[in-house]
Amino acid sequence: MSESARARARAHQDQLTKPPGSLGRLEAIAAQLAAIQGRVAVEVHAPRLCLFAADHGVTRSRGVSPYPRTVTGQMVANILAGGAAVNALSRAVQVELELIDAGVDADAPAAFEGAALSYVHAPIARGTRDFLDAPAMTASERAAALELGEAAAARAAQAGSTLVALGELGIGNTTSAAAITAALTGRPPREVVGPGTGLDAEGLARKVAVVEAALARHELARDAPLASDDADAAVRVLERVGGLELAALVGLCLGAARRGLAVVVDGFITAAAAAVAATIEPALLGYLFAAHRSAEPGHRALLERLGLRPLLELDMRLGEGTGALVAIPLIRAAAAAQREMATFAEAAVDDRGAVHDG
Ligand SMILES: O=C(O)c1ccc[n+]([C@@H]2O[C@H](COP(=O)([O-])O)[C@@H](O)[C@H]2O)c1
Ligand SMILES: Cc1cc2nc[nH]c2cc1C
Repeated sequence: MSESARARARAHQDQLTKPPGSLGRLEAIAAQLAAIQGRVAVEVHAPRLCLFAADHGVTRSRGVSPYPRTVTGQMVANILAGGAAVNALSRAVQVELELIDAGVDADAPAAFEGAALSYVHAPIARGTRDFLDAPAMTASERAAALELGEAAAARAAQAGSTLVALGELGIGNTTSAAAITAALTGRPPREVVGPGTGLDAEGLARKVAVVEAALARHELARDAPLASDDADAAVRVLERVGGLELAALVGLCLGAARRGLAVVVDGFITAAAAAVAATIEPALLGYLFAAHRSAEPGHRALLERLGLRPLLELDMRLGEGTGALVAIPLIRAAAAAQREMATFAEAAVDDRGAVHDG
């Protein structure tokens, strides 16, 4: 992070042909990009959505999702065919899409054609173990998943991307994200468990009980937040109650920030991954943008822990990176204004108003 580039961006913004501060939060976005990129002339080049998919052991018998786990693999096939929301939105906002199978419980899909995306088939396991019985993943599975995310960051940087967006797909992963949220924030499960894809009241009560039992089983129940830099504890939470797509997203966040790429967080599940990553490496915080606030209640607690204000509030709760996609045009617009606008001096516009205001 370059605090001097951030300060130069702020000073430059006040020279541009507009009343000071009149681009509102777009100015803060552009200043943050300046700090990330180390220059005032910021750009959003070749933005890429990295969408990790995986299955969850807790879906085998616990009744935590209204959908069967087979939907994860079926949706992977739908994305490969170009028919999911993420395909339509990535086309609409012109963002590259990379789909990575981090652990879906399905056979490798047949060769695909037509959809404009890249696909990486690298399942670490056929989903996690049921975290009511055992840790969701072994230490070596966790390490492999982090590495998968790291490799996605390396590919994005290699392709010239200056921004990556986080996406996920995995039936049952709101249960995992809720357990992570409770373990990191110290909030009781009943406050951070939500309906996910659409559980009814009875299902919701069952899901709260599952998260409570998982936290007790792994000795993760707490009534105070985890220290903001307790990396070992965050890794333990990830291993015990996380998911392979969540662990890969942690690796992506860390790898992207290390390479100086901006990171756009999508909904509840990606925010849980970002919160784990930021506890492992607090310097990540300066690289994060929160695209939106999902309807899932635990998302609010995570954004508070991360100190992030969402750009949008659209009552979305789909996942796949769809909320991140709709926010990318705002970030692009913020960069364009800072990079392309004329100054008062260049345009010979009288800036006395700015002098009085300043
Ligand atoms: O992004 C969100 O905030 C969000 C909220 C609710 C559900 N989802 C998506 O729905 C799936 C998980 O929901 P569930 O009910 O099976 O736990 C998973 O594929 C997520 O992408 C995503
Ligand atoms: C249909 C469907 C699409 C999804 N996309 C992300 N999570 C999802 C869950 C379901 C059930």
